[in-house]
Amino acid sequence: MRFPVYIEMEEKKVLVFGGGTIATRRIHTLLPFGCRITVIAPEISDELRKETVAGRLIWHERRYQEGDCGDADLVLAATDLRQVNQSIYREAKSRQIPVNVCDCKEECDFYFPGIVTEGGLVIGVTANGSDHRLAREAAEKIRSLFVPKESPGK
Ligand SMILES: C[C@@]1(CC(=O)O)C2=NC(=C\c3[nH]c(c(CCC(=O)O)c3CC(=O)O)Cc3[nH]c(c(CC(=O)O)c3CCC(=O)O)/C=C3\N/C(=C\2)[C@@H](CCC(=O)O)[C@]3(C)CC(=O)O)/[C@H]1CCC(=O)O
Ligand SMILES: NC(=O)c1ccc[n+]([C@@H]2O[C@H](COP(=O)([O-])OP(=O)(O)OC[C@H]3O[C@@H](n4cnc5c(N)ncnc54)[C@H](O)[C@@H]3O)[C@@H](O)[C@H]2O)c1
Repeated sequence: MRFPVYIEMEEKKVLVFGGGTIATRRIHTLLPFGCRITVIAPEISDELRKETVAGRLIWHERRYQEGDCGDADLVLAATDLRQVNQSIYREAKSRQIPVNVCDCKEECDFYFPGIVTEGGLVIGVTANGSDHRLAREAAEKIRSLFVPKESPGK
């Protein structure tokens, strides 16, 4: 079972490989926490292009190369290629940088939780890697608890 740890993300260097569906979802989750995000990918989603134009992240338009992990504080491997994700995993491990690998839970130093931020609370939900749908549904149920009640007379 994994233990939830709430770490300071302000000014941390987060390096994301891949700019597709999963990277986009995770970057949107991370941005409000104040970290500095760099994306390395030959292609990125339109949403990430907007964040790049707005100066909220840096994009290097190319494929992963050995040595990229450099001085990152946290690495997310989110490409759609197993071999590439595994190479990123190996490099991050050799540099002792905590790494998340989106297509292989065994290679994750940390899991990405479903996150709910409401009313001063930060709630992270995990199913310990055993049921991604359950984690998503639980996070949605928790979010629904915070939907403002309709004011009387409406
Ligand atoms: C919580 C959430 C956060 C987020 O991603 O933001 C999250 N997965 C979510 C959804 C989701 N993920 C997948 C589906 C399709 C399922 C289906 O179709 O059956 C759906 C459902 C959907 O998208 O609806 C596929 C999938 N996921 C992983 C693998 C690889 C593997 O298991 O080895 C594969 C197979 C890939 C493939 O087949 O190639 C791995 C992981 N996914 C995790 C987190 C980590 C802990 C999970 C846990 O707590 O159990 C973990 C272990 C590691 C990590 O990546 O951190 C987010 C919901 C949040 C929200 O919506 O609020
Ligand atoms: N953990 C999860 O919650 C979860 C959920 C669904 C899928 N997945 C897994 O995530 C992986 C990615 O899914 P997706 O939907 O984001 O894919 P996608 O096709 O939308 O995006 C892939 C991204 O990887 C980039 N890329 C390809 N080769 C690269 C390289 N050599 N270096 C850097 N970037 C490179 C592409 O340019 C693109 O931006 C899938 O393989 C799937 O197995 C994980």
